[in-house]
Amino acid sequence: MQLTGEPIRVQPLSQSGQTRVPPQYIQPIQHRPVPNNLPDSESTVPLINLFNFDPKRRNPTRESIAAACREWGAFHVTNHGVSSTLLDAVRQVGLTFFNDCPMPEKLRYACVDGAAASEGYGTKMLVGSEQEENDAASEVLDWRDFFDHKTFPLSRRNPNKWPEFPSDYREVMVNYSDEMKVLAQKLLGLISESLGLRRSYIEDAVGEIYQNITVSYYPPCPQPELTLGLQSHSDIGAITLLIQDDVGGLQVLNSGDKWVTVQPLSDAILVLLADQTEIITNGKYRSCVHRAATNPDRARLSVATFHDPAKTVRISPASELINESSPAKFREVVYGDYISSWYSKGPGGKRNIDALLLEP
Ligand SMILES: O=C(O)CCC(=O)C(=O)O
Ligand SMILES: [Fe+2]
Repeated sequence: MQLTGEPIRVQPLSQSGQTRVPPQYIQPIQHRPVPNNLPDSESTVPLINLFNFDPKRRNPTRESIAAACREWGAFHVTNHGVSSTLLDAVRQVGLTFFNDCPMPEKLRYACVDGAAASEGYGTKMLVGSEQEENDAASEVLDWRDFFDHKTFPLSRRNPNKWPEFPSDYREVMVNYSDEMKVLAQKLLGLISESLGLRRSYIEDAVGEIYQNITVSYYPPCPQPELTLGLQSHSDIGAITLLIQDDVGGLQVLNSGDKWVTVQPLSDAILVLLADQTEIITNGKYRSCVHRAATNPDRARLSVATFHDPAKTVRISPASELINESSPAKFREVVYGDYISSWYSKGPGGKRNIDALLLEP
């Protein structure tokens, strides 16, 4: 739902030079970001060097992955096999589209108003009556514009729906999508093995991978202390691979109560476990709750690549991880129902997955 008949995007709002944000963007006090310092070495997501993942050194890598998944639900990977040239190219085409493409051209790709997960150029539009009225945070708008791409299975991929400006946008996005899928499969294999499951376990449970890529653009915000670029949430699918520029603003929730800024690392890729992985691992690994803060000086760009099941797939805890001392924590869910609940209730922290707990 939009606020008026005209398409609203945050970027022109930011460029209008207003010193105060419109009230729809002001977060309730308990959700406002406290000014945060750069992470110290003890409180930042772990970094895992996949170069070490040769057959002889597999165990230490698996152990670091297990610890990162248990403690953070998130970790950076380096030596992941994706060239820094491609990572830079994706950031560059994204930034060029948002910074330099004229608005009428951008609006040729506008998302369908109010449609769930529609592809294209948009901003947060689901407000008010479409979400639960008691969740004040969900009704507040994010200080973010985005471009969403449907990229896998190939039957969903239609680059003609993506920007033609800059001219290499579509080609770069196709290459990036292909490489992210390969990396996601490799990581799901490592994550499965780190729990003693066969390498293909999580991928088999997820089935054919549905991949979406969202380029998020957070314009400078005159009142960063009152706003969020993206409200607190965990991603709903299986695994998200995220890159960001050097501006910084992504924060992950650690130990349930501490927001920690994720240091921007230009060559590393951030791995975020999402809700279906938490269900499959019977809660041994948690999905990562995260949000994006804004800043007054520089626009920020991130590219998130989501890997999800098909809507018809039933997701449940792995029977190998269930026994008397570790009973099933979640009931089975059809992924499409999980998505519907997300869109009707809003992200609301971890509320959607909590609804599946067998003993809340
Ligand atoms: O901009 C970011 O760093 C976070 C993006 C994100 O969490 C998402 O698109 O789900
Ligand atoms: Fe996210």
